[in-house]
Amino acid sequence: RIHPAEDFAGMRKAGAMASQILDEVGPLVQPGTTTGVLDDYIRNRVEELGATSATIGYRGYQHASCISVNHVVCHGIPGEKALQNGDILNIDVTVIVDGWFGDTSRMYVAGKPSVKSQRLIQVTHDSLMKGIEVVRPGATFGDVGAAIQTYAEGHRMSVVRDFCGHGLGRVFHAPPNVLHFGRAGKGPVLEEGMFFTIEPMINLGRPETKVLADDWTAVTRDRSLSAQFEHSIGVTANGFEIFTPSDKFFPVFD
Ligand SMILES: CCc1ccsc1-c1ccc(O)c(O)c1
Ligand SMILES: [Mn+2]
Ligand SMILES: [Mn+2]
Ligand SMILES: [Mn+2]
Repeated sequence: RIHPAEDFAGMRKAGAMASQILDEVGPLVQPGTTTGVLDDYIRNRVEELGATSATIGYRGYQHASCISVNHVVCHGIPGEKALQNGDILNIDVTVIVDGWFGDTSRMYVAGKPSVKSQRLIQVTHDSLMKGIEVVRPGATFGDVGAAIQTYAEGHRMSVVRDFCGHGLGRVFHAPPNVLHFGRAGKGPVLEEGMFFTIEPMINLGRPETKVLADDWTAVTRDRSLSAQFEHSIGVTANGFEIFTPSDKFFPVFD
């Protein structure tokens, strides 16, 4: 879909709320806390803020967030498992505000990260930003994918191919599929008024994934660590707007 200028305001509000919730849950991420407790907090905040969770009831999913720990690539189900010191985790939240969808995720660390996990998180964050920086009318989705892939593989990490970003707006998922790898100049052309997510998953080891028996949880086949960051983006006349901004988006390691 190509959106008129006035649609940006609705995306801005939904995106800001999703980001705010991820800002607020940060202090709760501690060794000993369970991912279910984090999800309960997020569910309550969505309600308090007068928004709707996009994930509760979506394709039978029953939680307000996906929480993907260590070698879980994405779609981790919140539960009774307590976080351990050094665990890295992605928390992914999508909210609906006045019909508009805000979809964002970022990495957190319980306690102290290892040097390797710190590097993985930094490279994953920076690969998302490299992809966003090429967004402008006339660029292609292959440019976006190539920017992410070149950066991540240049740091000897791998790009997950089995899951991609997506169009969004007044729906959760719409075309195009936004690939996190590709060839510059290839793929659909970006146009002003397009809204989509970019949500690269980067592995320390091989790119291959598999889904567990719960039919949701995706893990690395080689059990290597995996990280992900996601923003909702709009294409503007001369570039992009990040609808899910935050000054706390990247975990600061003291
Ligand atoms: C629980 C949400 C869900 C269910 C099937 S795919 C999916 C999902 C999770 C995170 C996302 O960013 C997304 O776009 C979709
Ligand atoms: Mn998401
Ligand atoms: Mn998404
Ligand atoms: Mn992970």
